[in-house]
Amino acid sequence: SDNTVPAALPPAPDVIRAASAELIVTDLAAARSFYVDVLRLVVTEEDENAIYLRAFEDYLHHSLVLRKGPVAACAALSYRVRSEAELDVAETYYKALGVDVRRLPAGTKRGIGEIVQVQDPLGFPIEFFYGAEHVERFTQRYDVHGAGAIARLDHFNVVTPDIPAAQKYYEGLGFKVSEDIEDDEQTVYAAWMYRKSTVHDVALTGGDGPRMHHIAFSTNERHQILHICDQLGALRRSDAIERGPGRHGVSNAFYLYLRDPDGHRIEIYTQDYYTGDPDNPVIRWDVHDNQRRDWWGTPVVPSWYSEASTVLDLDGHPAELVERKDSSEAAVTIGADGFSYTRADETRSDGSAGPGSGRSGEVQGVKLGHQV
Ligand SMILES: O=C1C=CC(S(=O)(=O)O)=CC1(O)O
Ligand SMILES: [Ca+2]
Ligand SMILES: [Fe+2]
Repeated sequence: SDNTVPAALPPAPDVIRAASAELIVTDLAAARSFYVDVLRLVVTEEDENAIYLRAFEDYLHHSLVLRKGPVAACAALSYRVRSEAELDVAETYYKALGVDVRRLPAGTKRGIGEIVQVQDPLGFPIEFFYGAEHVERFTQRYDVHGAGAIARLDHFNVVTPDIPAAQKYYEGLGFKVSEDIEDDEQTVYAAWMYRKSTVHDVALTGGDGPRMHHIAFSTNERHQILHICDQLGALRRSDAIERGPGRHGVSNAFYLYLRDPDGHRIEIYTQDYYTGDPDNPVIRWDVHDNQRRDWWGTPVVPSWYSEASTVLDLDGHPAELVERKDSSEAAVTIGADGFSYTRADETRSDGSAGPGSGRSGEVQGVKLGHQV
């Protein structure tokens, strides 16, 4: 089929928010121990092949499905649309884009109504749904929350080679950019885009893709994130902590990145900011600013840049990877941020004079990391 974007596309579906994800796990019991015993997500339903989980403020059937399978992968990223009628709009839109589009009857996925499933132009398995079974919302069930209570699913982060092209595709879906990371040669390394009024429903991370970088759940307060760290220490599972806790530059959220037993990355995230007004200002970060990914200048561990989950096509086969052609962020910042600059007006991490540094040669304002 002809994959060039036709001149006049039909209307795009009205996406409300990132709503749920489906992860293939190779050991369902080990995954259950991580997501239920440690993270205390609520089991809505489960059988020998799959577990349907939700966070405390979710009232739809689930926001995460763990499905047993031979190879760890991401099988679906699901967006909720504003009404059932938007499913026809989604089907027409994606057929016009010339990609694989399928319609799954209600109940194909437990607790969810009819689904339009696509392998989008970036190669990701995306689902659109509206209908879903309502279940008890545990917002004030403080008797079961525990100290690390996770409130809701917040966003997806996906790895894709061409950020401007991915941004254009998501703008076509009505998403807007809140922040991005670029350099003075106009290379774009990452972008954050939203439909709901927070920093993002989807983050685009430059790299070989399609791969799923992480699924993020949010807590309402920072102390819940700190409890999860302390709890993992007490369980002698500190190896599940990949990056953080810390304060993001982009999004200003307090964060923690965990790796589940299959290596899927889960972010726990809290307190980003409101983006709902039409003139919400876009924040653009310089790739050499080592406060962009961690506001305190803490280096980013190399695995955070290099590792991500395989995604499946609609037949369950690993999607073919496309190599990133633009420069890689980890490379241009000399390892993983330990040697970038902390003040824009001083010398760059590669020794070149930063804007207005007035100094050449000596590298000023660099927080010496030891990640290379
Ligand atoms: O959700 C996010 C918000 C900010 C960041 S960054 O590390 O601050 O760029 C990463 C992230 O995409 O996971
Ligand atoms: Ca660096
Ligand atoms: Fe994130």
